Amino acid sequence: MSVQVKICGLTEETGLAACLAEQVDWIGFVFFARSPRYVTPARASELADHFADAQVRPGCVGLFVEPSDAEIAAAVSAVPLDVLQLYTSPERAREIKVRFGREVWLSCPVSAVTDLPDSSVAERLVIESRPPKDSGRPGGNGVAFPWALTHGWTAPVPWLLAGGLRPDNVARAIAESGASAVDVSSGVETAPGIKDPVAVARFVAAARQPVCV
Ligand SMILES: O=C(O)c1ccccc1N[C@@H]1O[C@H](COP(=O)(O)O)[C@@H](O)[C@H]1O
Repeated sequence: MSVQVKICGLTEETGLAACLAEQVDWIGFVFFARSPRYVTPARASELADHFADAQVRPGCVGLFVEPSDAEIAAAVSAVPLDVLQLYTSPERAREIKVRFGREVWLSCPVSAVTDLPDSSVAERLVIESRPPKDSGRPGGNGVAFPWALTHGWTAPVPWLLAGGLRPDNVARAIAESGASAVDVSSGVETAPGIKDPVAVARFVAAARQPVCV
């Protein structure tokens, strides 16, 4: 089965069109106001209208950082979100899952094998690098972790590899980590939130045809 791809942090039509053309598995909207990729629910709704009538459409992921219920409610009432991707504790993720009845993905920052969980309240985990100290946001920093950390890990649920992926390193990242799904934001951009259609196409092609190492 080919590796699944999520492109995160869409803010404008050209990037979205590239994702639709490449038939990516998921696109993500960032509902975290301190991100340069932040979109309001109204803007995400406008963008999602472009694939509302499509027969085959990507899964629509809303990304939240320590959200209040009100923030999530505003997003899910405006945007057809299939998945809530959360940066929060497992306890809060469980609460959100029950309250909103949506698929939940939980971010899991790692820097050592011991950080890899053996259980999960979420349907998927996003295994990613820890943010630099001065970043101001927990993801979208273009920083990778040593991919071999996850090699041979028995994951409790399906997972995505994220952090510092680019068209020129994603095949190696998949081979070294054993990931079957990948998530990228800054590695396919010309500026934060502005996806480069050529980079999106190169990333998807490389992810779906990984090399062996
Ligand atoms: O993209 C953001 O601005 C962002 C903000 C807050 C939390 C997460 C964010 N992005 C996610 O971070 C990872 C890796 O991003 P990158 O490829 O290294 O730029 C990915 O899951 C994004 O969805």
